[in-house]
Formats: sequence, C-alpha cells, structure tokens
Amino acid sequence: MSKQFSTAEVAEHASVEKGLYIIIDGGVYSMSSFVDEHPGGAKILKRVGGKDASKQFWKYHNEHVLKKYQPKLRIGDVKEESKL
Ligand code: HEM
Repeated sequence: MSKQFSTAEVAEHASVEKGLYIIIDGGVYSMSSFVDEHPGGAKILKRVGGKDASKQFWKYHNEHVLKKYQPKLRIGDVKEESKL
C-alpha cells in the first residue's frame, strides 16, 4: 500500500525546502526535484505548493504527462477520510 497523507500534512509541504507537495486526483506528488525542469516554469508550481492542483494540472497537460512522471514524483495518496 502506498503512503497515505492527510490534506493537512500535504499543506505543511508548501515550499521547495519542505518538499513542495501537490495533489493531483488524490495522488500526492513531491515536486522539489522537478521545479527547475518543469517546462511550464517553477513559479506556477510553487504557487500551488501544499494544495490540490488537479484543476490546474488538467488545464495544461494530458494523461501521458502524469503517467510518465508518476514513478519519479508520486510519493503516495491522500487518505480517504481527508478527501471528504
Ligand atoms: C506532476 C505534476 C506536473 C508535471 C509532471 C508537469 C509536467 C509538464 C510538462 C512535461 C510540460 C510540457 C508540456 C507537455 O508535455 O504537455 C508542462 C507544461 C506546463 N505545465 Fe506542468 N507539470 C506538472 C504540474 C503542473 C501544475 C500543477 C501546473 C499549474 C499550476 C502546471 C503548469 C504548466 C504550464 C502552464 C505548462 C506550459 C503549457 C504550455 O506551454 O502550453 N504544471 N508541465
């Protein structure tokens, strides 16, 4: 089973120094190692640090992007009770 995070735990990692976690469709992604390579820029990613960025993600990317980077960036999932 993957590591489970509450939304409060994710919110504590809102900067590159603290891990820059973002949530996409219930998955938790640690973006610190990727911010400087992100083709869309570091700034836009930093703005959604600690938050659910599903809406923003699907606005600019397709499923292939998520599949490709999942093995590298996904560190777990949001706990069920935290999604309610
Ligand atoms: C797991 C998280 C993310 C990954 C792996 C990722 C990866 C990428 C990649 C590979 C591209 C190049 C374009 C493409 O191949 O489709 C891109 C572009 C972009 N990304 Fe992300 N991204 C992520 C999250 C985000 C988030 C949360 C935002 C917004 C808050 C964002 C905003 C953008 C923008 C604005 C572009 C440029 C689109 C364009 O030039 O048309 N990305 N991203």
